[in-house]
Amino acid sequence: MADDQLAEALDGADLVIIPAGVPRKPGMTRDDLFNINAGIVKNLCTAIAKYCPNALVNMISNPVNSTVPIAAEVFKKAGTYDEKRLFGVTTLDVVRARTFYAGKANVDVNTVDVPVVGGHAGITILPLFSQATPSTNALSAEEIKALTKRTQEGGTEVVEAKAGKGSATLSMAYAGAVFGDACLKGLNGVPDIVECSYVQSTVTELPFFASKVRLGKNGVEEVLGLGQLTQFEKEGLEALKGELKSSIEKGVAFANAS
Ligand SMILES: NC(=O)C1=CN([C@@H]2O[C@H](COP(=O)(O)OP(=O)(O)OC[C@H]3O[C@@H](n4cnc5c(N)ncnc54)[C@H](O)[C@@H]3O)[C@@H](O)[C@H]2O)C=CC1
Ligand SMILES: O=C([O-])CC(=O)C(=O)O
Repeated sequence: MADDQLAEALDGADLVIIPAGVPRKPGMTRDDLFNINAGIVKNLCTAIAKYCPNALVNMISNPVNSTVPIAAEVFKKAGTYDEKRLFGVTTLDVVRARTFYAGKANVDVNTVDVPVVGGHAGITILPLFSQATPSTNALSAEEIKALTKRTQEGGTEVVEAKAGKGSATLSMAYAGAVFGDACLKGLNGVPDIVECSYVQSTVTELPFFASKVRLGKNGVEEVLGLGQLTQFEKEGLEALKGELKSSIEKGVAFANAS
C-alpha cells in the first residue's frame, strides 16, 4: 500500500486493527516472525501516529508479545502514546479455552467464560480454568493440565494442520471481530464491556500483561487483577515471566534501535 493510500485508510479512524504481516509455517515459533513483522508493525504505527493518533489500536500481528511494546515505543517517540488505547488481541486464546472447556465439561460453549492471562505465545498463554464459568467439579487435575496445554498450543496445532498454508486466519477473523466490536461498544459508552487483552499493566512486575480489561469511552477503563489462582496456575504464572519479559525487551530494543 502506498503512503497516500495508508493516509486515506487511516485518516479519522477511531479503531485500527492490525493483522498485517507473515504467518508461521510448521516448526516456527511466533518469535521467528519478529524479523519481518516488527518492521511492518513499526511502519504502520508510525502512520497511525501521523494520521489517526487518537485511534484505538488492536494488534494482531505476531509476535504479539513484542509487537505491542514496539507500537508503544513508536507512539512514545511520536508523542502520541496513550496506554489506554493500545491492545494486543488475545481473544483467540479465550475462544480456544472456552471451546476446549465446554467440550470437556459438557456445557454449552455460548454460556462459558474463561479468563486467559499472560501473553500470546506458548507457555505465556495462561488460561485460568479455576475461574471458568459455569464452574464444574468434573475436571481432574490431569484434565486441567491437558486443557491448559491444548490452549497454549492451539495456534501451533492449526499451523501444523495447515501444513505451510498459513495460520489460524479464519478463527482470528472471528476473534478479531469479537474484540473490535467490544472496543467499539466501549467507545460508544456501553457499560460493563470486559475482555481479556494484552495491555500496559501493573498486575505483575512486567510492563505488558494480558488480563481482563474493562473497556470504555477512552479505551482501557480499568485493568482487572488476576483473582485467586490455584497452585498450578501460580506455577504457570511464574514460569511464563522470563519469556514474556525478554519478548517485551526485544520489542523495545528494536523500536529504539531502528
Ligand atoms: N493474535 C492472534 O491471535 C493471531 C495472530 N495472527 C497473526 O496475524 C498475522 C497475519 O496472519 P494471517 O492473516 O493468517 O496471514 P495472511 O498471510 O493470510 O495475511 C497477512 C496479510 O498481511 C498483508 N501484509 C503483508 N505485508 C504487509 C505490509 N507491509 N503492510 C500491510 N499489509 C501487509 C498481506 O498482504 C496479507 O493480506 C500473522 O502475523 C499471524 O501470526 C494470526 C492468527 C491469530
Ligand atoms: O499461532 C499462530 O502463529 C497464529 C496465532 O497467533 C494463533 O493462532 O494463536
